[in-house]
Amino acid sequence: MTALGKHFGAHVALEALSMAIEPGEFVALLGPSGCGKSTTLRLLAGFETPDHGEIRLGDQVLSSPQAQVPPEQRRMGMVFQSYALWPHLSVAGNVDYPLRVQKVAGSERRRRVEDVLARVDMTAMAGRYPRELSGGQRQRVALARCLVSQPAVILLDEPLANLDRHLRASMEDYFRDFHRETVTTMVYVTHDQDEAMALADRVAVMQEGRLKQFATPETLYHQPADVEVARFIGQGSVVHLARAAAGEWLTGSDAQRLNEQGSARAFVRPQHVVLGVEGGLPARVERCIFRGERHVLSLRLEDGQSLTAYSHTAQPAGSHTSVAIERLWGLEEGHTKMQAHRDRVPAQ
Ligand SMILES: Nc1ncnc2c1ncn2[C@@H]1O[C@H](COP(=O)(O)OP(=O)(O)OP(=O)(O)O)[C@@H](O)[C@H]1O
Repeated sequence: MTALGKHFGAHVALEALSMAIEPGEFVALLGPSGCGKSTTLRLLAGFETPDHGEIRLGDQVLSSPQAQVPPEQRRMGMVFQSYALWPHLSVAGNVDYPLRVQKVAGSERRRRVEDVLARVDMTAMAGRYPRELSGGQRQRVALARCLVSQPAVILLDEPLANLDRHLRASMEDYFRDFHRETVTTMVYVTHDQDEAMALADRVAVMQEGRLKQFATPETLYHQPADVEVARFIGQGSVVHLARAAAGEWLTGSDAQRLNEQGSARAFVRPQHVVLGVEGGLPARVERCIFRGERHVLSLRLEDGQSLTAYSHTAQPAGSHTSVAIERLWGLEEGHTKMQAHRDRVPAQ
């Protein structure tokens, strides 16, 4: 898609969004509520018309100011958060429905319905009705109904949002395995960064109708384009320095630069804050929250800056420690400059 724009009345939902998705790629659109993820998906599906810009699938132009290919001719299947199953049709009836609409012959329909039900492990439940299924099973039926039309691209709009945590995890595995086996191009909308990072080959981070960064989960995590992406992807703290740092190792006297507060911002992941370092920066524990495998500490440095750190042991609120920062990611400079400093980053 190129320079895609969409407004609703005075509200700009999307602003010049450009993105190239490779065939067979699993892409997640990630961002807070209202950033334009669903609008992007609906534009791809053809349910909305862009104000400007172009959508292509291979060599075919699907959307341009001159022409709009209707949704049913786009070779895209969509899976909705609400499943959108017909309550009066059985599992098999729901999956068969698009083929009936397309007037596919009876024997061919039966074969394809059986095939996709087997693929989503729902053969045994073919005769059940949606109300007799769990959320995860309904979602698999919705996926089967989408697959039966053999789409080139599958669009998924927060497909796991209505499921409990346990079921989400198993459906995540399911989607991942499904993608690995079929290598279908998938565009997956979510506001959950863990889900996006766990599933996607590349993640498009969106904010207020704009694309902030489109990169692999590893790149987003280690080399966020700016402070918003950094904050959105995993935990961490922004520290202000007198001069910009870029993926640097701050130990001993170097760390004192944190005391020379300035306008240059750098990002610190909690796992790069080392506690109890002799000669480190004095810090006070403000909060210590037990999160199962570790404690998450909110620290306050002497100059008032705050840092998040991890600890294997509980550190009582009010206690004192001294910290060193193993690694900082500079957020003020351009990416090129940051890349140039990468050889100075110690191995993780
Ligand atoms: N049909 C519409 N009419 C008016 N405004 C709309 C319409 N559809 C979306 N919007 C607005 O456009 C913006 C982007 O909406 P969109 O649904 O794409 O966001 P989203 O990132 O998918 O959010 P969520 O995660 O909450 O679904 C929002 O401010 C929304 O209110």
